[in-house]
Amino acid sequence: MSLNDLNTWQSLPAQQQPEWPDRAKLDAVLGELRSYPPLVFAGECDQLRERLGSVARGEAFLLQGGDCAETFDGVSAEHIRSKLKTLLQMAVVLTYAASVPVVKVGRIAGQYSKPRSKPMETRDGLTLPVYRGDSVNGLEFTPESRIPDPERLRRMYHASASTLNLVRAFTTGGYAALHQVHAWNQDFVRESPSGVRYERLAREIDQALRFMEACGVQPEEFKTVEYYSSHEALVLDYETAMTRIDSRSGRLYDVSGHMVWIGERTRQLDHAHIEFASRVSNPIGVKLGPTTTPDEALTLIDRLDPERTPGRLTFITRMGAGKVRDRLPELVSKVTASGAKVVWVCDPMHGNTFEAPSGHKTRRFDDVLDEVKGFFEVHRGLGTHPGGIHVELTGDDVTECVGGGDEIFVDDLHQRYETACDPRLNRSQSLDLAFLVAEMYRNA
Ligand SMILES: O=C[C@H](O)[C@H](O)COP(=O)(O)O
Ligand SMILES: C=C(OP(=O)(O)O)C(=O)O
Repeated sequence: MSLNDLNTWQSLPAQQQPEWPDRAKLDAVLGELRSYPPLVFAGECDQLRERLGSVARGEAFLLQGGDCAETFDGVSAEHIRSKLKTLLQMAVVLTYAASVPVVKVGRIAGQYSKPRSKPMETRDGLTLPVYRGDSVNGLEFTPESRIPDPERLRRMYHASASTLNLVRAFTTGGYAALHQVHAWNQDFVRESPSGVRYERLAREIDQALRFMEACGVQPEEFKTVEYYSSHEALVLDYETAMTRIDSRSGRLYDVSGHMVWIGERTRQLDHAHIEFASRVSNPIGVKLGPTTTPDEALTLIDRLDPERTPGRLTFITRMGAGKVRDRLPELVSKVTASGAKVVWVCDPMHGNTFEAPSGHKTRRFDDVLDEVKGFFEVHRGLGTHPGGIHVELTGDDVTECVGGGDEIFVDDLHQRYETACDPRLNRSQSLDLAFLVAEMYRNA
Protein backbone atom coordinates (compact mmCIF):
# COMPACT_ATOMS: atom_id res chain seq x y z
CA MET A 1 0.00 0.00 0.00
CA SER A 2 1.16 3.52 -0.68
CA LEU A 3 -0.32 6.81 0.47
CA ASN A 4 -1.49 7.32 -3.14
CA ASP A 5 -3.92 4.44 -2.60
CA LEU A 6 -5.71 6.76 -0.22
CA ASN A 7 -6.59 9.30 -2.86
CA THR A 8 -9.29 7.23 -4.56
CA TRP A 9 -12.00 8.96 -2.51
CA GLN A 10 -11.09 12.33 -4.01
CA SER A 11 -12.93 11.64 -7.29
CA LEU A 12 -16.14 10.54 -5.54
CA PRO A 13 -18.96 12.62 -4.08
CA ALA A 14 -18.27 13.50 -0.44
CA GLN A 15 -21.18 14.66 1.72
CA GLN A 16 -20.90 17.08 4.63
CA GLN A 17 -17.48 18.52 3.74
CA PRO A 18 -16.69 22.10 4.81
CA GLU A 19 -16.52 24.72 2.11
CA TRP A 20 -13.09 26.10 2.98
CA PRO A 21 -12.82 29.62 1.59
CA ASP A 22 -9.02 29.53 1.27
CA ARG A 23 -7.63 26.42 -0.47
CA ALA A 24 -3.99 27.52 -0.11
CA LYS A 25 -4.39 27.89 3.65
CA LEU A 26 -6.02 24.46 3.84
CA ASP A 27 -3.18 22.86 1.87
CA ALA A 28 -0.60 24.46 4.16
CA VAL A 29 -2.31 23.08 7.28
CA LEU A 30 -2.74 19.63 5.72
CA GLY A 31 0.96 19.63 4.82
CA GLU A 32 1.85 20.26 8.44
CA LEU A 33 -0.56 17.63 9.70
CA ARG A 34 1.10 15.10 7.42
CA SER A 35 4.40 15.78 9.18
CA TYR A 36 3.05 15.52 12.76
CA PRO A 37 3.57 12.42 14.88
CA PRO A 38 0.72 9.92 14.96
CA LEU A 39 -1.79 10.27 17.79
CA VAL A 40 -2.12 6.51 18.14
CA PHE A 41 0.07 3.58 17.18
CA ALA A 42 -1.09 1.13 14.52
CA GLY A 43 -0.38 -1.76 16.91
CA GLU A 44 -2.94 -0.33 19.32
CA CYS A 45 -5.53 -0.26 16.53
CA ASP A 46 -4.79 -3.94 15.87
CA GLN A 47 -5.18 -4.68 19.56
CA LEU A 48 -8.57 -2.97 19.58
CA ARG A 49 -9.55 -4.99 16.51
CA GLU A 50 -8.72 -8.14 18.44
CA ARG A 51 -10.77 -6.98 21.41
CA LEU A 52 -13.67 -6.19 19.09
CA GLY A 53 -13.18 -9.63 17.55
CA SER A 54 -14.06 -11.03 20.99
CA VAL A 55 -17.19 -8.87 20.97
CA ALA A 56 -18.11 -10.20 17.52
CA ARG A 57 -17.76 -13.76 18.85
CA GLY A 58 -20.00 -12.97 21.83
CA GLU A 59 -17.16 -13.08 24.35
CA ALA A 60 -17.04 -9.39 25.30
CA PHE A 61 -19.17 -6.25 25.41
CA LEU A 62 -18.38 -2.81 23.92
CA LEU A 63 -19.02 0.39 25.83
CA GLN A 64 -18.50 3.35 23.51
CA GLY A 65 -19.39 6.81 24.73
CA GLY A 66 -18.56 10.45 25.16
CA ASP A 67 -19.55 13.88 23.94
CA CYS A 68 -21.70 14.47 20.92
CA ALA A 69 -19.21 17.16 19.94
CA GLU A 70 -15.97 17.75 21.82
CA THR A 71 -14.96 21.41 21.95
CA PHE A 72 -11.57 23.11 22.24
CA ASP A 73 -12.78 24.88 25.39
CA GLY A 74 -13.70 21.51 26.86
CA VAL A 75 -10.07 20.34 26.85
CA SER A 76 -9.57 20.71 30.58
CA ALA A 77 -8.48 18.21 33.21
CA GLU A 78 -11.81 18.53 34.98
CA HIS A 79 -13.97 17.76 31.94
CA ILE A 80 -11.84 14.90 30.73
CA ARG A 81 -11.60 13.40 34.19
CA SER A 82 -15.33 13.48 34.87
CA LYS A 83 -16.18 11.96 31.48
CA LEU A 84 -13.64 9.21 31.89
CA LYS A 85 -14.74 8.55 35.45
CA THR A 86 -18.36 8.10 34.33
CA LEU A 87 -17.41 5.72 31.53
CA LEU A 88 -15.21 3.66 33.85
CA GLN A 89 -17.97 3.49 36.46
CA MET A 90 -20.40 2.25 33.81
CA ALA A 91 -17.86 -0.30 32.62
CA VAL A 92 -17.40 -1.83 36.08
CA VAL A 93 -21.13 -2.35 36.50
CA LEU A 94 -21.45 -3.86 33.05
CA THR A 95 -18.43 -6.12 33.48
CA TYR A 96 -19.86 -7.56 36.65
CA ALA A 97 -23.36 -8.07 35.24
CA ALA A 98 -22.32 -9.42 31.86
CA SER A 99 -19.45 -11.50 33.28
CA VAL A 100 -17.40 -10.75 30.18
CA PRO A 101 -14.70 -8.17 29.51
CA VAL A 102 -15.98 -4.73 28.59
CA VAL A 103 -14.05 -3.06 25.77
CA LYS A 104 -13.89 0.64 26.60
CA VAL A 105 -13.87 3.13 23.72
CA GLY A 106 -14.41 6.87 24.13
CA ARG A 107 -16.00 9.27 21.73
CA ILE A 108 -12.98 11.25 22.73
CA ALA A 109 -9.75 12.86 21.51
CA GLY A 110 -11.01 13.57 17.99
CA GLN A 111 -14.81 13.97 18.05
CA TYR A 112 -14.69 17.54 16.75
CA SER A 113 -16.62 17.35 13.45
CA LYS A 114 -20.40 17.22 13.04
CA PRO A 115 -22.64 16.26 10.13
CA ARG A 116 -25.75 18.42 10.03
CA SER A 117 -29.27 18.05 8.63
CA LYS A 118 -29.33 21.51 7.04
CA PRO A 119 -26.50 23.73 5.74
CA MET A 120 -27.94 26.98 7.15
CA GLU A 121 -29.78 28.11 10.26
CA THR A 122 -31.84 31.22 10.98
CA ARG A 123 -32.14 33.08 14.28
CA ASP A 124 -34.09 36.31 14.71
CA GLY A 125 -34.10 36.89 10.97
CA LEU A 126 -30.36 36.28 10.50
CA THR A 127 -29.37 33.25 8.37
CA LEU A 128 -25.86 31.79 8.73
CA PRO A 129 -24.05 28.53 7.93
CA VAL A 130 -24.59 25.88 10.62
CA TYR A 131 -21.95 24.99 13.18
CA ARG A 132 -20.06 21.93 11.91
CA GLY A 133 -17.89 21.22 14.90
CA ASP A 134 -14.87 23.00 16.37
CA SER A 135 -12.67 21.43 13.67
CA VAL A 136 -14.49 23.55 11.08
CA ASN A 137 -16.12 26.70 12.46
CA GLY A 138 -17.23 28.37 15.68
CA LEU A 139 -20.40 27.80 17.68
CA GLU A 140 -20.92 31.50 18.21
CA PHE A 141 -23.74 32.77 16.00
CA THR A 142 -21.88 35.48 14.07
CA PRO A 143 -20.93 35.61 10.37
CA GLU A 144 -17.18 35.61 11.20
CA SER A 145 -17.35 32.66 13.55
CA ARG A 146 -19.27 30.49 11.08
CA ILE A 147 -16.66 30.79 8.31
CA PRO A 148 -14.74 27.48 8.02
CA ASP A 149 -11.12 28.02 9.07
CA PRO A 150 -8.49 25.35 8.24
CA GLU A 151 -6.42 26.51 11.19
CA ARG A 152 -9.02 24.70 13.29
CA LEU A 153 -7.82 21.35 11.91
CA ARG A 154 -4.44 22.01 13.46
CA ARG A 155 -6.13 22.90 16.74
CA MET A 156 -8.10 19.67 16.49
CA TYR A 157 -4.87 17.71 16.29
CA HIS A 158 -3.43 19.46 19.35
CA ALA A 159 -6.67 19.20 21.32
CA SER A 160 -6.82 15.48 20.52
CA ALA A 161 -3.18 15.04 21.54
CA SER A 162 -3.63 16.80 24.92
CA THR A 163 -6.80 14.84 25.64
CA LEU A 164 -5.24 11.53 24.76
CA ASN A 165 -2.19 12.33 26.84
CA LEU A 166 -4.32 12.88 29.94
CA VAL A 167 -6.50 9.85 29.23
CA ARG A 168 -3.40 7.68 28.97
CA ALA A 169 -2.07 9.11 32.25
CA PHE A 170 -5.37 8.55 34.07
CA THR A 171 -5.88 5.02 32.79
CA THR A 172 -2.38 3.77 33.51
CA GLY A 173 -1.29 5.94 36.43
CA GLY A 174 -3.52 4.55 39.19
CA TYR A 175 -6.50 6.92 38.96
CA ALA A 176 -8.63 4.28 37.26
CA ALA A 177 -7.86 1.41 39.66
CA LEU A 178 -10.83 -0.91 40.07
CA HIS A 179 -11.25 -0.28 43.79
CA GLN A 180 -11.33 3.43 43.17
CA VAL A 181 -13.95 3.13 40.44
CA HIS A 182 -16.05 0.85 42.60
CA ALA A 183 -15.86 3.38 45.46
CA TRP A 184 -17.25 6.06 43.12
CA ASN A 185 -20.13 3.72 42.26
CA GLN A 186 -20.82 3.22 45.96
CA ASP A 187 -20.99 7.01 46.35
CA PHE A 188 -23.49 7.18 43.49
CA VAL A 189 -25.67 4.47 45.02
CA ARG A 190 -25.56 6.23 48.39
CA GLU A 191 -26.05 9.77 47.21
CA SER A 192 -28.26 9.71 44.13
CA PRO A 193 -32.07 9.53 44.45
CA SER A 194 -32.17 6.64 41.97
CA GLY A 195 -29.10 4.95 43.45
CA VAL A 196 -30.87 2.92 46.17
CA ARG A 197 -32.42 0.83 43.43
CA TYR A 198 -28.99 -0.51 42.60
CA GLU A 199 -27.86 -1.18 46.15
CA ARG A 200 -28.01 -4.94 45.75
CA LEU A 201 -25.87 -4.99 42.63
CA ALA A 202 -23.32 -2.63 44.17
CA ARG A 203 -23.18 -4.82 47.30
CA GLU A 204 -22.58 -7.92 45.19
CA ILE A 205 -19.71 -6.20 43.37
CA ASP A 206 -18.30 -5.18 46.73
CA GLN A 207 -18.46 -8.76 48.00
CA ALA A 208 -16.80 -10.07 44.85
CA LEU A 209 -13.95 -7.59 45.24
CA ARG A 210 -13.48 -8.44 48.93
CA PHE A 211 -13.47 -12.14 48.11
CA MET A 212 -10.77 -11.70 45.49
CA GLU A 213 -8.76 -9.55 47.86
CA ALA A 214 -9.01 -12.21 50.56
CA CYS A 215 -7.72 -14.76 48.06
CA GLY A 216 -4.76 -12.48 47.33
CA VAL A 217 -5.89 -11.84 43.74
CA GLN A 218 -4.45 -8.49 42.65
CA PRO A 219 -3.90 -8.70 38.88
CA GLU A 220 -2.37 -5.83 36.94
CA GLU A 221 -5.78 -5.39 35.24
CA PHE A 222 -7.14 -4.08 38.56
CA LYS A 223 -4.71 -1.19 38.50
CA THR A 224 -4.73 -0.05 34.89
CA VAL A 225 -7.37 0.15 32.20
CA GLU A 226 -7.20 -0.40 28.45
CA TYR A 227 -8.96 2.53 26.89
CA TYR A 228 -9.33 3.44 23.23
CA SER A 229 -10.27 6.59 21.33
CA SER A 230 -12.79 6.93 18.50
CA HIS A 231 -14.51 9.60 16.46
CA GLU A 232 -16.53 10.07 13.30
CA ALA A 233 -14.24 10.19 10.26
CA LEU A 234 -16.09 13.10 8.71
CA VAL A 235 -13.65 15.69 7.38
CA LEU A 236 -11.80 13.53 4.90
CA ASP A 237 -8.95 15.98 4.29
CA TYR A 238 -8.02 15.75 7.97
CA GLU A 239 -8.35 11.97 8.16
CA THR A 240 -6.29 11.55 5.00
CA ALA A 241 -3.54 13.86 6.28
CA MET A 242 -3.47 11.78 9.47
CA THR A 243 -3.05 8.47 7.66
CA ARG A 244 0.35 6.76 7.73
CA ILE A 245 1.93 3.60 6.42
CA ASP A 246 2.57 1.16 9.24
CA SER A 247 6.23 0.23 9.10
CA ARG A 248 5.52 -3.28 10.46
CA SER A 249 2.89 -4.35 7.96
CA GLY A 250 3.02 -1.80 5.14
CA ARG A 251 -0.70 -1.19 5.63
CA LEU A 252 -2.43 2.19 5.97
CA TYR A 253 -3.76 3.35 9.35
CA ASP A 254 -5.67 6.49 10.16
CA VAL A 255 -3.64 7.41 13.23
CA SER A 256 -5.99 10.20 14.37
CA GLY A 257 -7.76 7.65 16.61
CA HIS A 258 -7.94 3.94 17.30
CA MET A 259 -11.37 3.42 15.78
CA VAL A 260 -13.21 5.65 13.33
CA TRP A 261 -16.80 5.42 12.23
CA ILE A 262 -18.80 6.57 9.22
CA GLY A 263 -22.04 8.33 10.07
CA GLU A 264 -25.59 7.74 8.91
CA ARG A 265 -25.42 10.75 6.59
CA THR A 266 -22.18 9.76 4.83
CA ARG A 267 -22.43 5.99 4.45
CA GLN A 268 -23.51 5.99 0.76
CA LEU A 269 -21.94 2.88 -0.79
CA ASP A 270 -20.41 4.61 -3.82
CA HIS A 271 -19.33 7.82 -2.08
CA ALA A 272 -16.07 9.07 -0.62
CA HIS A 273 -16.39 8.12 3.07
CA ILE A 274 -16.86 4.40 2.50
CA GLU A 275 -14.06 4.47 -0.07
CA PHE A 276 -11.72 6.12 2.46
CA ALA A 277 -12.68 3.66 5.20
CA SER A 278 -12.08 0.71 2.86
CA ARG A 279 -8.42 1.78 2.52
CA VAL A 280 -7.41 2.03 6.17
CA SER A 281 -6.87 -0.88 8.53
CA ASN A 282 -8.35 0.57 11.73
CA PRO A 283 -11.46 -0.98 13.25
CA ILE A 284 -14.33 0.72 11.41
CA GLY A 285 -17.83 1.51 12.61
CA VAL A 286 -20.80 2.36 10.40
CA LYS A 287 -24.00 3.91 11.72
CA LEU A 288 -27.15 2.20 10.44
CA GLY A 289 -30.43 4.10 10.65
CA PRO A 290 -33.97 2.76 10.15
CA THR A 291 -33.89 3.02 6.35
CA THR A 292 -30.90 0.66 5.99
CA THR A 293 -31.71 -2.35 3.82
CA PRO A 294 -30.13 -5.79 4.33
CA ASP A 295 -28.54 -5.48 0.88
CA GLU A 296 -26.85 -2.23 1.91
CA ALA A 297 -25.53 -3.88 5.06
CA LEU A 298 -24.21 -6.83 3.06
CA THR A 299 -22.52 -4.55 0.52
CA LEU A 300 -20.94 -2.56 3.36
CA ILE A 301 -19.48 -5.82 4.66
CA ASP A 302 -18.07 -6.66 1.22
CA ARG A 303 -16.56 -3.20 0.89
CA LEU A 304 -15.17 -2.77 4.39
CA ASP A 305 -14.50 -6.29 5.57
CA PRO A 306 -13.79 -8.38 2.47
CA GLU A 307 -11.59 -10.74 4.47
CA ARG A 308 -14.26 -11.21 7.15
CA THR A 309 -11.98 -10.37 10.06
CA PRO A 310 -13.94 -10.37 13.32
CA GLY A 311 -13.52 -6.95 14.94
CA ARG A 312 -12.84 -5.07 11.72
CA LEU A 313 -16.45 -3.94 11.26
CA THR A 314 -18.93 -2.68 13.84
CA PHE A 315 -22.51 -1.89 12.90
CA ILE A 316 -23.83 0.81 15.21
CA THR A 317 -27.61 0.67 14.83
CA ARG A 318 -29.66 3.77 15.66
CA MET A 319 -33.21 2.94 14.75
CA GLY A 320 -35.22 4.82 17.37
CA ALA A 321 -37.17 3.19 20.18
CA GLY A 322 -40.32 2.94 18.07
CA LYS A 323 -38.60 1.17 15.17
CA VAL A 324 -35.87 -1.02 16.58
CA ARG A 325 -38.06 -4.09 17.09
CA ASP A 326 -39.42 -3.77 13.57
CA ARG A 327 -36.29 -2.85 11.56
CA LEU A 328 -33.42 -4.59 13.29
CA PRO A 329 -34.42 -8.29 13.01
CA GLU A 330 -34.18 -8.51 9.21
CA LEU A 331 -30.78 -6.77 9.16
CA VAL A 332 -29.31 -8.98 11.85
CA SER A 333 -30.72 -12.21 10.47
CA LYS A 334 -29.55 -11.57 6.89
CA VAL A 335 -26.09 -10.48 7.98
CA THR A 336 -25.81 -13.50 10.26
CA ALA A 337 -27.00 -15.83 7.48
CA SER A 338 -24.24 -14.44 5.23
CA GLY A 339 -21.66 -15.81 7.67
CA ALA A 340 -20.13 -12.39 8.41
CA LYS A 341 -19.08 -11.78 12.00
CA VAL A 342 -19.70 -8.11 12.69
CA VAL A 343 -20.03 -6.38 16.05
CA TRP A 344 -23.60 -5.18 16.70
CA VAL A 345 -23.84 -2.10 18.88
CA CYS A 346 -26.88 -0.06 19.88
CA ASP A 347 -26.77 3.73 19.67
CA PRO A 348 -30.00 4.60 21.49
CA MET A 349 -29.49 8.35 21.12
CA HIS A 350 -29.69 9.41 17.47
CA GLY A 351 -33.06 7.87 16.61
CA ASN A 352 -34.75 9.45 19.63
CA THR A 353 -34.13 13.19 19.32
CA PHE A 354 -37.01 15.66 19.44
CA GLU A 355 -37.47 19.37 20.01
CA ALA A 356 -38.92 20.48 23.35
CA PRO A 357 -41.41 23.38 23.38
CA SER A 358 -38.55 25.57 24.65
CA GLY A 359 -36.69 24.89 21.37
CA HIS A 360 -34.01 22.68 22.99
CA LYS A 361 -33.09 19.48 21.16
CA THR A 362 -33.60 16.71 23.69
CA ARG A 363 -34.10 12.98 24.24
CA ARG A 364 -36.20 11.05 26.74
CA PHE A 365 -34.24 8.74 29.02
CA ASP A 366 -37.10 6.22 28.75
CA ASP A 367 -36.78 6.13 24.95
CA VAL A 368 -33.05 5.60 25.23
CA LEU A 369 -33.62 2.73 27.63
CA ASP A 370 -36.40 1.29 25.51
CA GLU A 371 -34.24 1.23 22.39
CA VAL A 372 -31.54 -0.67 24.30
CA LYS A 373 -34.22 -3.08 25.57
CA GLY A 374 -35.52 -3.59 22.02
CA PHE A 375 -31.95 -4.19 20.81
CA PHE A 376 -31.43 -6.87 23.47
CA GLU A 377 -34.81 -8.47 22.71
CA VAL A 378 -34.08 -8.69 18.99
CA HIS A 379 -30.66 -10.25 19.51
CA ARG A 380 -31.90 -12.64 22.17
CA GLY A 381 -34.74 -13.67 19.84
CA LEU A 382 -32.29 -14.41 17.02
CA GLY A 383 -29.62 -16.02 19.18
CA THR A 384 -27.08 -13.32 18.25
CA HIS A 385 -24.91 -11.23 20.54
CA PRO A 386 -26.07 -7.76 21.63
CA GLY A 387 -22.50 -6.54 21.46
CA GLY A 388 -22.63 -3.19 23.18
CA ILE A 389 -23.93 0.33 23.53
CA HIS A 390 -22.80 3.62 22.00
CA VAL A 391 -23.96 6.66 23.96
CA GLU A 392 -23.58 10.41 24.00
CA LEU A 393 -22.78 11.35 27.56
CA THR A 394 -20.84 13.65 29.80
CA GLY A 395 -19.57 13.38 33.33
CA ASP A 396 -21.10 16.75 34.20
CA ASP A 397 -24.51 17.42 35.74
CA VAL A 398 -26.01 18.97 32.63
CA THR A 399 -29.73 19.16 31.85
CA GLU A 400 -29.96 18.09 28.22
CA CYS A 401 -31.97 14.83 28.21
CA VAL A 402 -35.26 14.52 30.09
CA GLY A 403 -36.14 11.79 32.61
CA GLY A 404 -33.80 9.50 34.53
CA GLY A 405 -33.84 8.50 38.18
CA ASP A 406 -32.86 12.00 39.26
CA GLU A 407 -35.57 13.29 36.97
CA ILE A 408 -35.06 16.21 34.60
CA PHE A 409 -38.20 17.81 33.21
CA VAL A 410 -38.59 19.74 29.96
CA ASP A 411 -38.84 22.93 31.98
CA ASP A 412 -35.40 22.22 33.47
CA LEU A 413 -33.59 21.98 30.15
CA HIS A 414 -32.44 25.59 30.12
CA GLN A 415 -30.65 25.24 33.47
CA ARG A 416 -27.47 23.58 32.22
CA TYR A 417 -27.86 23.00 28.51
CA GLU A 418 -24.21 23.03 27.47
CA THR A 419 -23.83 20.70 24.51
CA ALA A 420 -22.41 22.15 21.32
CA CYS A 421 -24.71 19.92 19.26
CA ASP A 422 -26.89 17.03 20.46
CA PRO A 423 -28.18 16.39 24.01
CA ARG A 424 -26.09 14.07 26.20
CA LEU A 425 -26.93 11.91 29.19
CA ASN A 426 -25.56 13.51 32.32
CA ARG A 427 -23.52 11.65 34.93
CA SER A 428 -26.45 10.30 36.89
CA GLN A 429 -28.46 9.33 33.77
CA SER A 430 -25.40 7.53 32.37
CA LEU A 431 -24.95 5.52 35.56
CA ASP A 432 -28.69 4.81 35.65
CA LEU A 433 -28.39 3.44 32.14
CA ALA A 434 -25.43 1.22 33.06
CA PHE A 435 -27.23 -0.24 36.08
CA LEU A 436 -30.43 -0.79 34.07
CA VAL A 437 -28.55 -2.48 31.21
CA ALA A 438 -26.81 -4.59 33.87
CA GLU A 439 -30.23 -5.65 35.17
CA MET A 440 -31.27 -6.54 31.61
CA TYR A 441 -28.29 -8.85 31.37
CA ARG A 442 -29.04 -10.53 34.64
CA ASN A 443 -32.73 -10.98 33.94
CA ALA A 444 -32.16 -12.39 30.46
O1 LIG B 1 -24.82 14.43 16.26
C1 LIG B 1 -25.40 14.20 15.25
C2 LIG B 1 -25.72 15.16 14.20
O2 LIG B 1 -24.69 16.04 14.00
C3 LIG B 1 -26.91 15.87 14.61
O3 LIG B 1 -27.89 14.96 15.03
C4 LIG B 1 -27.43 16.69 13.48
O4 LIG B 1 -28.22 17.57 14.07
P1 LIG B 1 -29.08 18.63 13.28
O5 LIG B 1 -30.30 17.89 12.81
O6 LIG B 1 -29.38 19.64 14.33
O7 LIG B 1 -28.26 19.16 12.17
C1 LIG C 1 -23.91 12.16 13.90
C2 LIG C 1 -23.92 11.09 14.65
O1 LIG C 1 -24.71 10.06 14.50
P1 LIG C 1 -25.48 9.56 13.22
O2 LIG C 1 -24.51 9.52 12.11
O3 LIG C 1 -25.95 8.20 13.64
O4 LIG C 1 -26.61 10.50 12.99
C3 LIG C 1 -23.03 10.97 15.84
O5 LIG C 1 -22.93 9.88 16.39
O6 LIG C 1 -22.45 11.99 16.21
